[in-house]
Amino acid sequence: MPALTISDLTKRYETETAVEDLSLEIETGEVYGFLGPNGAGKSTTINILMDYVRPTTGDIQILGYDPHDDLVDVHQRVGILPDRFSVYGRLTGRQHLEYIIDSKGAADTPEKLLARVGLEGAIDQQAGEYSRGMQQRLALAMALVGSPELLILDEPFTGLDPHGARAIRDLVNEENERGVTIFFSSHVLGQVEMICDRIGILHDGHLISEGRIDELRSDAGVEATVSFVVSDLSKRLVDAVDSLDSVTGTTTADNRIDVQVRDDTARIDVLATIESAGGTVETFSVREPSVEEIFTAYTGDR
Ligand SMILES: Nc1ncnc2c1ncn2[C@@H]1O[C@H](COP(=O)(O)OP(=O)(O)OP(=O)(O)O)[C@@H](O)[C@H]1O
Repeated sequence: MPALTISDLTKRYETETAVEDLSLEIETGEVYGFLGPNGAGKSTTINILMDYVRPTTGDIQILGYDPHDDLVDVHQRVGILPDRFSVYGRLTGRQHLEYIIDSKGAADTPEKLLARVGLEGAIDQQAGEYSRGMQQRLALAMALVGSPELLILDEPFTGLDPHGARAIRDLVNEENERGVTIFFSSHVLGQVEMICDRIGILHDGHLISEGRIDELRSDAGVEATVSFVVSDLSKRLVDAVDSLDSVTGTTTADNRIDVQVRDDTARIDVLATIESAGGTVETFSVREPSVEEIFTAYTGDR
């Protein structure tokens, strides 16, 4: 059974269609990154999943439950980090957790949960005094109450410094290792690549692309660059590399040639061509296109 199924989901506001005809399926144990620029419809989708907002049309199944009809079951089994989470300023971190532990009837302790997000030292401090990043960690600890089977995290990296982002990535990995499915939205693309099995790209309410990062790289037509340091780099050699079908461009600097290649096999062709044109490859390195480049390729001209 998939952990999450969204079928033909549309949400219209009076003048705005936030999400249109969205369908996606997430398998149990997957880490799925739901990417899109601001206003793409990510939060609307997540709010519908948690029944905070009603869809105009469409169906949702979360762990086999309908979030509207079986709200208690869904909230019991799912941990949610909402968008623009705000704390109760006068309550301490401990009190925030006690509240959720009580309402879920969970056996967790605030100490353990706050230690997992690195907030054990601030457990009895009022959350109003927490920094934005600390509040985000508190929210994540709240999402972990009751050992949920599915974590839904809306923009978990917002407001975090690199250390905080790292802590969230580690937590996602730990939870995933114990079999938890993770669905998270983000426009902080650098973080996504490190933790996702699959990504979906949402743009103007439409899912415009979906797949593993390596699949999206090749579909987007953004190429890897292979840099070769070559002794005896000649014009003849560069021309020979340039004329290969699998090569889309070259640039040179000193004794280095940077080659944009269409696919993995092209690297072998380039290597053979350099050697047969009289060059000796001293070193080479590969730079894969980043998630940013893929994302821009999909959303840039739309
Ligand atoms: N309550 C509402 N009433 C009217 N329009 C809304 C409402 N909520 C969202 N929208 C509109 O729906 C669209 C999608 O918004 P949504 O917040 O879901 O996007 P998002 O991808 O989460 O963006 P962000 O990262 O900025 O939160 C936007 O154009 C937004 O203005």
